[in-house]
Amino acid sequence: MLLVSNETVMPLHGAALKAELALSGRPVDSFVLPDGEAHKNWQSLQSLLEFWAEAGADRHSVVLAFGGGVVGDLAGCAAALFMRGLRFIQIPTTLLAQVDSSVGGKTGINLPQGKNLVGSFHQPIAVWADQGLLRTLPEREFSAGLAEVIKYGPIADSEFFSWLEGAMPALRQRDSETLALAVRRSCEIKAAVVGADEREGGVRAILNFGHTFGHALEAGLGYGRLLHGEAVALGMVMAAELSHRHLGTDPALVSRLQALLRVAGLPIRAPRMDPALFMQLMRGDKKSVSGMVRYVLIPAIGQAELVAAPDEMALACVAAHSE
Ligand SMILES: NC(=O)c1ccc[n+]([C@@H]2O[C@H](COP(=O)([O-])OP(=O)(O)OC[C@H]3O[C@@H](n4cnc5c(N)ncnc54)[C@H](O)[C@@H]3O)[C@@H](O)[C@H]2O)c1
Ligand SMILES: O=C(O)C(=O)C[C@@H](O)[C@H](O)[C@H](O)COP(=O)(O)O
Ligand SMILES: [Zn+2]
Repeated sequence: MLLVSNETVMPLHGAALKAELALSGRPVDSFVLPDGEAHKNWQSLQSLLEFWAEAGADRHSVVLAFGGGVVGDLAGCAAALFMRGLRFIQIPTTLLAQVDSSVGGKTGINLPQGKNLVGSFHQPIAVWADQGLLRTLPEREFSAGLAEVIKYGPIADSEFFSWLEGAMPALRQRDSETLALAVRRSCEIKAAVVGADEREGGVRAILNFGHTFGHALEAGLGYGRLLHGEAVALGMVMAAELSHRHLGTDPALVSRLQALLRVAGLPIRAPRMDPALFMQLMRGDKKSVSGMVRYVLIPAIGQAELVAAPDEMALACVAAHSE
């Protein structure tokens, strides 16, 4: 078995996992990555692949991705590439990974030019999400995970959105029943969307709500300055604003979203970024067609569509929600 984790998760939870794995009697080769989004890159991918080659991994090896979305995306990408594809299991240890990144088979690394520009669709054979692992997750990271939970309301389930408005204080307290409900509903929605369109030929793009703006913020400000969930929170506010200005969506979407994000401990005003750089990064988004940027917009809470919008209008929405 090929265990992949990072320098933060391993000391906290590695011994417990290794004790479980020892019961199988199979040898475990562990690779420990440095922590952080800045390491979701070529160098880490290369080191991991070469480590497996040195360790004598073969096509029967199974990869275990034990960590947050960075470990999951990178280990999944390496699993897709090594010997043209190894089986892999996701063991997500952050809220974000349990509600989003461990499900659906998107794997990849970042380039300086943009987020997740290299990667592959490679489904895990299993996802093992133990909410007990979240006990050690820092507050800021927990809130970042809540951004992706909140995302599922506007795109697919207005009742879930209303439920979250009431449940957010208990969720932030990590009340186990409330947390289990939020993780379950998030995974149900994601699995249904991915089940309908695994390779993002159409409807899967709705899972990208807030990401056209959010990914531009992550890359433009430098990977790691904003957490992915924080960038998505800011991106959702901008996309909600664009929904209002471009589609005439009820402005209550913007105010309700902002209020919920604030209670979830998330930012709602972005650091300022050069508009030309912002537009250039958004043009490089994977949903763009011939340089035309397409955004996931919300005509009404619970519905989403992929829509092109004028650059000036998109940048005005950025400016309206930046410092
Ligand atoms: N593949 C997908 O569908 C998908 C979906 C959403 C996000 N993503 C990607 O996921 C990444 C973000 O994932 P993330 O938010 O999990 O970030 P992350 O992987 O960087 O983890 C966040 C932090 O929490 C630490 N950590 C992890 N588990 C812990 C635990 N149990 N206790 C204490 N600390 C712990 C990590 O070491 C890290 O410092 C981004 O790269 C994003 O692009 C991918
Ligand atoms: O699973 C998906 O599809 C998503 O879009 C989920 C997103 O939360 C996630 O951040 C994903 O990695 C973004 O995908 P990308 O194709 O825009 O890189
Ligand atoms: Zn995301």
